[in-house]
Amino acid sequence: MKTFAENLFGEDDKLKSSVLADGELDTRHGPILYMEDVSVSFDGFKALNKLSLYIDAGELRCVIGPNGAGKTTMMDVITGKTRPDVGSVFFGQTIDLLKMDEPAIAQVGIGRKFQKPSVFDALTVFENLELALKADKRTWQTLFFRLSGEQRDRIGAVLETVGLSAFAKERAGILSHGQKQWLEIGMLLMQEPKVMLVDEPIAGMTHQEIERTAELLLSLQGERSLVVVEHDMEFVRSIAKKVTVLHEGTVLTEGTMDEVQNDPRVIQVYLGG
Ligand SMILES: Nc1ncnc2c1ncn2[C@@H]1O[C@H](COP(=O)(O)OP(=O)(O)OP(=O)(O)O)[C@@H](O)[C@H]1O
Repeated sequence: MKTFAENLFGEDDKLKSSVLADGELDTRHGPILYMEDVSVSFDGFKALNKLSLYIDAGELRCVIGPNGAGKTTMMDVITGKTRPDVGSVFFGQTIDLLKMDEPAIAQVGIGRKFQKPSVFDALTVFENLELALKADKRTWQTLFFRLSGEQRDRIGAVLETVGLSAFAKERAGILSHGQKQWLEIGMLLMQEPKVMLVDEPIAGMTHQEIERTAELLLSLQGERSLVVVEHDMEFVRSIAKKVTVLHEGTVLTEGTMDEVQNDPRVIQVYLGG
């Protein structure tokens, strides 16, 4: 039988060796995700300009920056949606993400939560999570496959994590906007990503939902890494240890929220002063 790495990477020895024997990612000597000197041009315009970013295992990183700074393009490059002109993007020390397509990158452990929730309204909350199970790709073909006890437990644990246990049997269509966002985060968690990219998680949420989302994201760090792109500075302050400020496709500065907010370059970029 083929190993996990062989299924993912075929016969490529270099890629195979990047996943340790027990399926763990090799992050022993550095960050879990990094991009170096990445540039992306659209019709000559540099959306990313020698961008370098290093994300540690277990950290929750917030990425901010004015409109057009390159935040979305950065996530598109990590997830394989956009190919850079130059630069490198690695998962762990040895998995070269630029050699993989979007589905392979998702499968290797990088999950992305888009701004707009895309849950299945007609299915129950439980069924949405069931669909997201990565254990068996055929799950997508039939909703009525038999779940193992272990899989049920996993769904139960995710329901608890995202605070939707009481809604398990309800159709997702009746959920509030915030609850749908949490369900989608839950669907991502079913795939057990090692890195989660989260795009503007609180857009359109009530104050209470925002607080709950901060708690949820904070609870997810450690076991996995999160990269959160968000415009709401108050929210960023409530969750961030380290903030990266992007501007014109490159890192303007990094530090604590206090450090970056007091950086004259950041003030100038945001206020245009
Ligand atoms: N497919 C594309 N074709 C042409 N230009 C693009 C494309 N995608 C992005 N751009 C441009 O690249 C720049 C960076 O865009 P990007 O969406 O990454 O910024 P952002 O920081 O996510 O902005 P926002 O906060 O508004 O979402 C922008 O000037 C944008 O217009």
